Amino acid sequence: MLEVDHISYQAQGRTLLNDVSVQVRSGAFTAFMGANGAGKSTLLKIISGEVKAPAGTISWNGKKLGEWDLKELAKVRAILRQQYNMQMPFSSEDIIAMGRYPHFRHKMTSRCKTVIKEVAEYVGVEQFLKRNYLTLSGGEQQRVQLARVLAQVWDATATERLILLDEPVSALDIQYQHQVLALVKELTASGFTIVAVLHDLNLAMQYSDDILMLKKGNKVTFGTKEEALSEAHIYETFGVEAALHQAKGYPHSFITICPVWKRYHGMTASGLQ
Ligand SMILES: Nc1ncnc2c1ncn2[C@@H]1O[C@H](COP(=O)(O)OP(=O)(O)OP(=O)(O)O)[C@@H](O)[C@H]1O
Repeated sequence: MLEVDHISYQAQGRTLLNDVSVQVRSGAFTAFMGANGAGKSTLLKIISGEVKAPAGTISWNGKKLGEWDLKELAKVRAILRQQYNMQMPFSSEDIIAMGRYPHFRHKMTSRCKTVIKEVAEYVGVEQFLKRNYLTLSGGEQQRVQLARVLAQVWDATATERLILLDEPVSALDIQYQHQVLALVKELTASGFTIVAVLHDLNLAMQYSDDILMLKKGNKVTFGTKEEALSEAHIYETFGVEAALHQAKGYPHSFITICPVWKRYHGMTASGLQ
């Protein structure tokens, strides 16, 4: 289990996170949601250890972050950041190989080479392995980075693996948004614990298990996606009126946002149902 225990964080006199606690279930896909600037990336950076919170603790599988040997932690926990500013003309294979750095000393092992191939095939980027990473489209680069993340934790036992994804589908077209999230969801079936920052309410409803909603650094709610994505929580978190719709044959509901112009014409969100 990933435990976020009473995390608070300030920067430049502003409170970015205020006493946030959640217990992320192992083997679940948990989405962090909230408006721009709500504190989602900051919380993810604190969970990854990139940023140190002055108050509160983060524990993974019963051990506080500070107690982990960093090399061991790197073999079980990997992070996909929001942006990568690459300048060097590395091949995609080189980028994925970076995920294997915690696993070898001087020379890549044959196991590393096998893993690179496996994850590239798994994410569907094997055709880019020899390509200069800088020549890939934004979406292709994002998928190569996802393969790098998987390469890092590929050898860990199922229940040890924690993957943190900051907006993993932000640069992807609609087909790849679904492909990548379906793949991420599939990973949970083999024991991976996934925490991902997502913006799209319907993608979160379709693929995540649990959702943390943040507003201005405060927890609005944390629970199953059905509990979290209520019309009241969506209004409280984003300030927009939403309506939930059930579609025949689908296991989850769909969310539509009531556009402002409809309200001018006397139509409310529930009026759309
Ligand atoms: N080092 C810092 N100093 C001052 N303010 C910061 C710092 N880091 C982040 N912030 C501010 O903290 C707030 C939360 O940032 P964060 O990146 O966590 O938001 P977010 O919820 O991930 O937003 P987005 O959806 O736009 O990516 C933002 O207003 C940001 O400008």
